[in-house]
Amino acid sequence: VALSANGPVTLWARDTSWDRDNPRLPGVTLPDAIRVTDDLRAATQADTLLLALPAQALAGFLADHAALLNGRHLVSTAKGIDLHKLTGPSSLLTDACPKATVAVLTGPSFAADIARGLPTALTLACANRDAGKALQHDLSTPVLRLYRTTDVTGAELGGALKNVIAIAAGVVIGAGLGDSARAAIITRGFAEMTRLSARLGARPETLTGLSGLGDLTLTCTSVQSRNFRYGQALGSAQPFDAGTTVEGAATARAVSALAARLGEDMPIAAMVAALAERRVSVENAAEMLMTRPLKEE
Ligand SMILES: NC(=O)C1=CN([C@@H]2O[C@H](COP(=O)(O)OP(=O)(O)OC[C@H]3O[C@@H](n4cnc5c(N)ncnc54)[C@H](OP(=O)(O)O)[C@@H]3O)[C@@H](O)[C@H]2O)C=CC1
Ligand SMILES: O=C(CO)COP(=O)(O)O
Repeated sequence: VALSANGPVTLWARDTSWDRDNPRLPGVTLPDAIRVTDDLRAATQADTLLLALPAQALAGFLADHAALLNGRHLVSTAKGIDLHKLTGPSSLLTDACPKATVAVLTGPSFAADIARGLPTALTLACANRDAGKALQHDLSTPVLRLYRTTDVTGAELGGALKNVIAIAAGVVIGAGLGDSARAAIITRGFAEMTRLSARLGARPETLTGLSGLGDLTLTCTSVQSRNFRYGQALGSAQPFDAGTTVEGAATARAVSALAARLGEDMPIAAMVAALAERRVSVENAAEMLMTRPLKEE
């Protein structure tokens, strides 16, 4: 919707029976500049393709369709770590489409806000500096402001990891543990995010930018966030719609596996994985985090 301000856009989906009112974006009728199609071959004629799939669906989609995407500029919006390969979307894309230019679009941005034309700032990460500059130019609009980085690892890890911490923040609020505890979870969660990201080669300034701290702040403080709301439901023992995409649940498991492999301590991520799998109660999780050995900050 935002990019159609710059010119014609083709939107592909496997099911287009909703015509111009996609139930996944309620209240928004797609502008005429958007052509909706279920023909992937036609949609992949464009040079630049944005892949807006959930992280756990991306590998399967690529296994089926990589040939149509190879050689293009591929921009992933997915915020998660693949459970089986334990990598972010950029590696999945590079492995499946070695001739493509791969980029990641991430940062604090609720789809509903962007579609309403509200001002939003994002991070466009591309290892190829010139291609990144061209994409930054093509994908920015007067209300969608893209900052550029070559640190793809840092940008995609920030987006993936903040979802895990947002679930933890939601649990805290849902369980009535208070705003002070939420601030502690956000801060100690950010410490986990920066530790793991640095270990995987990310630059510290990427984590303190829009794609890290920026998105962490948004997602841990807004009930618009599905990850936060899922955490709230866990914390208050309420049901949660299984059809809603909650990237942080699978990513918490992926992060725990990755951290174990690297020998990194990620207690909040491990606790979110345990809570999502119902291996621990909220009361026990809080107690276990609070009674860990005392340490330096
Ligand atoms: N929503 C938001 O505010 C933001 C989301 N993101 C990230 O973008 C990614 C996508 O999120 P979002 O759009 O909200 O997720 P949704 O679950 O709302 O929508 C996902 C879309 O992907 C389609 N899809 C899922 N699996 C497949 C598949 N195997 N093949 C083809 N299409 C598939 C779905 O199709 P169908 O409808 O047919 O099921 C749907 O159109 C996530 O990683 C999310 O974290 C990033 C920034 C903001
Ligand atoms: O990534 C997002 C905002 O930047 C969307 O967050 P949720 O997936 O938690 O709704």
